[in-house]
Amino acid sequence: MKIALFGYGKMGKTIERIALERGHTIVAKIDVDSKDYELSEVDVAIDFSVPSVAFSNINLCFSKNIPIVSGTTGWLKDFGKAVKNCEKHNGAFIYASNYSLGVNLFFELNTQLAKLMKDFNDYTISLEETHHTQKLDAPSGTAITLAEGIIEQTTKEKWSLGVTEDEHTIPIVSKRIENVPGTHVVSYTSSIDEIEISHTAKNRDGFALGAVIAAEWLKDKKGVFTMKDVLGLK
Ligand SMILES: NC(=O)C1=CN([C@@H]2O[C@H](COP(=O)(O)OP(=O)(O)OC[C@H]3O[C@@H](n4cnc5c(N)ncnc54)[C@H](OP(=O)(O)O)[C@@H]3O)[C@@H](O)[C@H]2O)C=CC1
Ligand SMILES: O=C(O)C1=N[C@H](C(=O)O)C[C@H](O)C1
Repeated sequence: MKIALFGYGKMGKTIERIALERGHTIVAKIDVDSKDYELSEVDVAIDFSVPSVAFSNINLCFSKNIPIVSGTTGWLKDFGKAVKNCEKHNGAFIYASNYSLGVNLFFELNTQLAKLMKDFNDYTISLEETHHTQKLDAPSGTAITLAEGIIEQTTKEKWSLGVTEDEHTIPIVSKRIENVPGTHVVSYTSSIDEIEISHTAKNRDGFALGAVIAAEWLKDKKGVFTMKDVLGLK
């Protein structure tokens, strides 16, 4: 496949390496300074850029009929508009807060645990995410997806960044520590004990491999999809 990369930072470079290993070609690397880039040859685009430009990159792909794999987090206030624009242009679009296989299995585990715990009211639910110090958004997109998974299964109604006294709100604590690729912990705590599940990324290869697999899957499709579709978890 001929791939265009929007964002050529830590993730863009990791995706390039894995895409080349899988026999693909990178035909455009679009970064903050890129001007007049050519997209006519592109089979699929992958966006791991910054929250402020993700939505416009996605719309550009719709207007040029290029399937787009979106990995940037922190832009989701515009997600509904992106879905409508995809439908209007009969485009192909996938967004995931986390493309790694391990985290997508962890999402399923999180849902199952929330279902199991929903009537055990002595337990308090909380989330913690730890990432490298260059991360622009907080909480992480993955932590938001985990919170949404719990909200779907329980009487929790929303999440908040930081601790909260509101029993209907899931607190998400964000920590920033040098060089951490991404760690997520879901805790159920009572006065007697604690149940925890966690996912720890050892490097960025899982995110990048998942994004390339999603691009291979999306290339000849039309519609709006998730990693559940790609991994057959529906
Ligand atoms: N869904 C997932 O599985 C994952 C998602 N992410 C998300 O991906 C995003 C990128 O992460 P990461 O690679 O670590 O971040 P980096 O900061 O390393 O890379 C972002 C890149 O985007 C570039 N950029 C800035 N403005 C533009 C623009 N206008 N057009 C195109 N590119 C631009 C930056 O350039 P410059 O540095 O010159 O400003 C930089 O090279 C984040 O939102 C992160 O949360 C990360 C890992 C996994
Ligand atoms: O910025 C990162 O690095 C990561 N961002 C994603 C998120 O916000 O959840 C995914 C991963 O944890 C790494």
